[in-house]
Amino acid sequence: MSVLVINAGSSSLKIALFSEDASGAGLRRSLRAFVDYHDAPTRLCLWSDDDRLLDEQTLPDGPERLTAALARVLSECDRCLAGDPLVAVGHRVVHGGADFAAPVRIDAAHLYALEALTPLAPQHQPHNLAGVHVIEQLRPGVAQVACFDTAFHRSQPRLAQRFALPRDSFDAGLRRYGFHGLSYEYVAGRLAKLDPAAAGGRVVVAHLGHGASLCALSNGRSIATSMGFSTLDGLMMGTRCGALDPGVLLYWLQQAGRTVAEVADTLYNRSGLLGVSGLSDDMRVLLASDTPAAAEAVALFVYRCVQEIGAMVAVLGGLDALVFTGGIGEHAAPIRERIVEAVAWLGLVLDTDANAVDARCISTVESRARAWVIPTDEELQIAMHCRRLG
Ligand SMILES: Nc1ncnc2c1ncn2[C@@H]1O[C@H](COP(=O)(O)OP(=O)(O)O)[C@@H](O)[C@H]1O
Ligand SMILES: CC(=O)OP(=O)(O)O
Ligand SMILES: [Mg+2]
Repeated sequence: MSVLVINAGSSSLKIALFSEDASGAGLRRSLRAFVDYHDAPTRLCLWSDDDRLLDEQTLPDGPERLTAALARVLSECDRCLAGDPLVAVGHRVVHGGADFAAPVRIDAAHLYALEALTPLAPQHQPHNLAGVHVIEQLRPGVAQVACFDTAFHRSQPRLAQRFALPRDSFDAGLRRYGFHGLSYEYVAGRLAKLDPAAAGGRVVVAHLGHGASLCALSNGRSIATSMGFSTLDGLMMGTRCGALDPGVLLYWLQQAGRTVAEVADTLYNRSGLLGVSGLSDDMRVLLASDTPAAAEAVALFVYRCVQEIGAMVAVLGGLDALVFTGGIGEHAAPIRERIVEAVAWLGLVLDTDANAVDARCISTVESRARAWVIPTDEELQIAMHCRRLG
């Protein structure tokens, strides 16, 4: 069986084609495509299974961009599959609300329900669902599967999902949903192989990408997470503010005369690393910059991670392993170093040489708790879900 997976994140589009390995060894990635929205003009890059660059092409701006990217990817899939059918297209859908606790084969009613969640994930949900519509246009009738970022957290205790708001608000859907669940699910599975003792205990996973959140895993299950009702909560992100006193919103709206649209734009698109640095939402640019504002943005990012790791460890009752993933978590050694050093009191000792080369285990043998770098693979996790759905 072959499955095409589409992961539309807030700063990138990641696409992969998976096929069942003939030897029965599992799913094999036979094609990979990537669009980095930081680039101007925006380019689509396609790689083969052995990481050979197959094609690089400039994409048009505007709504045609996704159609152009997917049309090109589908034609490459056909070439790659050489007559074998594409069984399904799996999509990362960021918000599944209270009702979608597991992957589903998408029908019109699902699409209607998922579109209603757009205000809670405006940087993601429209792009995720646009992918479904474009595929339906290009390959009418192909099975399409939605896999949700929120689903992995539905097993959390009710208390962890509750806001201290009036009682009826929970049933009205005002709850902490949590995100990056496909990434946490994948990382939990990998950790179970790399460090089974820790994976069976108390783990904090830091998914630090353009969007960022933490997850507290107890015996592999999510029991708390830093993101909440929308993709704004918790850690400081590329362009999002993270946790914020709601009094700031009231002040802006009631006293400062800002419109709701202006406030939303500030919170989602003009805050976080970009807002504090005044320079960029990209950690690579900030780490290379010598301006005080860039340094302050990086320091605040680290500070917020450290604060929230403390909160996760508090609900876990201790820590056996800290895992870094996501673009920053996987590649930014200086950020990992600063975080691990600030939480050294949890029994973590960083192996600086291992950290400098993005090794898997970055704690020393004497370290009581372990620190890991586990590259996430949301695409593979989605493909596994599609296979399970049959
Ligand atoms: N070598 C690096 N050093 C520091 N940060 C990096 C590096 N590579 C990638 N990043 C950061 O990772 C982010 C992208 O992370 P990713 O998890 O791929 O994001 P998303 O899935 O949200 O689009 C970039 O915005 C950049 O800040
Ligand atoms: C939920 C979220 O923030 O996702 P991403 O990190 O892909 O933007
Ligand atoms: Mg992502």
